[in-house]
Amino acid sequence: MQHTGTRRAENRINLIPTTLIQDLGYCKDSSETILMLDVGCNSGDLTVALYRHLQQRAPSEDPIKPPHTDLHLMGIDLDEALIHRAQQTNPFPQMISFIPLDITEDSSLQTQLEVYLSQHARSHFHLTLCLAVTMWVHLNHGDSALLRLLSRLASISHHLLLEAQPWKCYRSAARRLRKLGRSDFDHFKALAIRGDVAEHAREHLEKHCGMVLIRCFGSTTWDRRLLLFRRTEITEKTR
Ligand SMILES: C[S@@+](CC[C@H](N)C(=O)[O-])C[C@H]1O[C@@H](n2cnc3c(N)ncnc32)[C@H](O)[C@@H]1O
Repeated sequence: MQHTGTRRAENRINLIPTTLIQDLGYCKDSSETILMLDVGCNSGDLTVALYRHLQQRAPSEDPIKPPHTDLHLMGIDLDEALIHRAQQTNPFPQMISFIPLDITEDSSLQTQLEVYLSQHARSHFHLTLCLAVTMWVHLNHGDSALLRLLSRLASISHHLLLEAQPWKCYRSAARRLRKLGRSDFDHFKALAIRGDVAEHAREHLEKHCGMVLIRCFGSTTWDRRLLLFRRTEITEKTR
């Protein structure tokens, strides 16, 4: 039987075109280094599946050349056990790195990301993924942390693929904890950002972070949308 996690991964990946990297205007030359970041990569299943997905060749492409020989991906998660598992099962250790990092952290996060980017002589990731992570940061750290997270993602990326959990997931998460006899998330009741969280995120990214929504990959059977944002200005300085 197929693992639920695998089905969930496939469900979302199938919404993303295999030609995404080229569609964004990268990889005109197949040897161009492309850098991706997956925030909240968990045990890496989705990360690896997506890496494979983006390496698939479009039927019209030259069958001899691999689409992106130099696609590098860094997966981060605050859970060290999950990262350990991801490292152990990583089928492409030369191309995918899994590192334990908290995206809400300041100094160590900054340092690790800078080191990774500078190893590839870049100042930004071409594409950052933040899939099903916003709710955890929002519930654990509050409204300002959610906005800080979005600003941070925007500041390190040229493109951002965002899947924000809908409000009903917040209620289920809080209910699950209550059933376990644990107190509610510290911030749940006090959150001012509620309802259509994806729309709040879009507004923040467009008004305050120099990003613009360019595509929406529809909603999955879990009623979530994958929103693709692009930095409005890509200058020599931000390359
Ligand atoms: C629901 S899972 C999503 C996993 C994967 N991105 C996906 O969409 O299938 C959320 C992940 O975010 C991670 N996470 C939560 N808060 C985080 C933070 N502050 N920094 C890094 N990862 C975080 C959790 O450990 C968990 O692995």
